[in-house]
Amino acid sequence: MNIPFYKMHGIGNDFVIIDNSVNSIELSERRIKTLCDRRYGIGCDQLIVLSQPKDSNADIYVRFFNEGGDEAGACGNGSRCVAAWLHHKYQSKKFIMQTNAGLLPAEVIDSHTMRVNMGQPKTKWQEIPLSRDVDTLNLPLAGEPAAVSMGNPHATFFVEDLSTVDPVFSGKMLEKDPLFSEGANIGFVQMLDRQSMRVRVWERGAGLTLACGSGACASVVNAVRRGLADRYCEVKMDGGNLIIEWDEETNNVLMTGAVHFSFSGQFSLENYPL
Ligand SMILES: N[C@H](CCC[C@H](N)C(=O)O)C(=O)O
Repeated sequence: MNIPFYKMHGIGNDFVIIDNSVNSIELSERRIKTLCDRRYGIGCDQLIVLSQPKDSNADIYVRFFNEGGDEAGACGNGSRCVAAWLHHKYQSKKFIMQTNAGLLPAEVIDSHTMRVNMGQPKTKWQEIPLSRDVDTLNLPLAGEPAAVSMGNPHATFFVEDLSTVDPVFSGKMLEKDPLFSEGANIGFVQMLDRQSMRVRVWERGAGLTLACGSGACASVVNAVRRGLADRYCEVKMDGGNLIIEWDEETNNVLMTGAVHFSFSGQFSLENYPL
C-alpha cells in the first residue's frame, strides 16, 4: 500500500507530513523512527500526522512525533508548515489546528510566511512539568536557567556568548535531567539587544535542530520573565529567524516565520513495518 507524504521545513527544522484522514495508517515507535531516519527512511526531525479533528471548532487534528519516536504536545515550526499545507489544500487563510496542547489559531501572512498563535505559556512546575516545586533550577550549567511549557517543556539558559556553548554536549546532558519529569528541550540564548536574540536548541527526542519554533517562544517568554527582553523579539536561529510576540493583554505567544514545501512523494507501507 503506497502512502502519500509531504516534505516541508520551517527555517530548516524539517518534517514529513502524512494526511492520516485519508489512509489512517497504524503508527508504532519503530515505524516513526524509520520514517524519520535520514538513511533508512525519508528523513526528518519530526513526523507530523494529520487527521479529522475531534473538536468541532478545529479544521484539523495535528500530532507531532520526534525522530526518536516519542510524541510531543507542540511543534512551532511544524504548526506553521501545517498551516501552509492547509492553505495549499483549501486556499483559505485562517485555520484552527487541534493539537494535544490545545487549539492553535493560524493565519497566512504570505505564500511563505505563516503566523501561529502558540497559546499561553505555562510556568507552574506541575504544568511544565517538573518533577518537584523548585525556586531555581539547580542544574549543572551556568546561565540562570528558566523553565516554561509552550505545550512542551523547555529550559532556557542565558549565555554571554553562544559560540562558547556546546549545545550537543550540554543539551544531551540536561535533556533527561531528573528535574524534567517528561524530559525537556534545552535552549541557549544570547541576548543581542532587548528586541533580538540568538538561540540554539537541543530538542528533546530530536537533538540539535536548525530551528525550534516552540523553543523560540520559550526563549522570549523566559527572557521577558528575566527582564532581559521586550515582548516583541526577533529570534535568530541557525536555520533562519522568527518574530515572537508575547501579547500582554491575551497572554498568548504569536510566532511568525517562513515555511517551505521541499517535495512530496509516496512510501510503501511494507517498507515500514510496525
Ligand atoms: N522536540 C520537541 C517537539 C518539536 C519542537 C520543535 N521542532 C518546534 O518547532 O517547536 C519536544 O519534544 O517537545
